[in-house]
Amino acid sequence: MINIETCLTPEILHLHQLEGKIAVVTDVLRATSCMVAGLNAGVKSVIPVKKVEEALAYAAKGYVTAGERGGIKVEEFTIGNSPYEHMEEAYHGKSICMTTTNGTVAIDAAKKTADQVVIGALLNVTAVADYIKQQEKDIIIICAGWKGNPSLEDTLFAGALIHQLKHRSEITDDASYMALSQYEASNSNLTEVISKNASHAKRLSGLKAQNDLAFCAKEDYCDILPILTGDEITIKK
Ligand SMILES: O=C(O)[C@H](CS(=O)(=O)O)OP(=O)(O)O
Repeated sequence: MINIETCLTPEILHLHQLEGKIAVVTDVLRATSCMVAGLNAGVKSVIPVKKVEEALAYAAKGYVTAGERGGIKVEEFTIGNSPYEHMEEAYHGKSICMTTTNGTVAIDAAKKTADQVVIGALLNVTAVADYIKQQEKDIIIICAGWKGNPSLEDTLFAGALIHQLKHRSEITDDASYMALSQYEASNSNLTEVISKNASHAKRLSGLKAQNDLAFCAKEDYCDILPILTGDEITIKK
């Protein structure tokens, strides 16, 4: 039996023990969806960093840089935080150094102690579930949330993953049960549920990025498993 727990925001990650576990980090809107979409399209690797200055140091070495602050592309960066940008042909075969408000912060927190860090999004949820089934290791789903708050879309990802694992796992905390209930109540109408209820939908609407939401809410757009090795996220072969 796999033990599953869910951390709804990195702010309370210190309450969880990550040693020996697979951490599945998700930021459906939009960081991990960008990573999954870009890698699936042909990006070679993604290097997540916490600070803009770190990304600029990579830029000075010739790397493509991506990400945002306040939802808007950092001026000096090559691209922002839309999955459509990350899929562009110009970046196929390239490594992208990325920093975002929530997603890359969550990855940074996870990598310090987790056994493995896997990148999850609704876009690749079944690939993540299949990998966890093979590994037979306890998992913690870490939701990036928004500026310390839980977010509906990341909680739905946690629920979607737990839904696929529930017959071979033990749910060990209330957050996992809440995520599963929320997902099962959504009846697979994720685009509608997120668009109507998530605070991030309003923010994306303000940024004229509603297309990003519709894309990121697609379950199983692809079947890749991005995994962090050292400082780099690549597709597990
Ligand atoms: O670009 C996004 O969707 C957000 C930006 S903000 O926190 O809403 O300003 O970043 P992410 O780290 O991908 O959640």
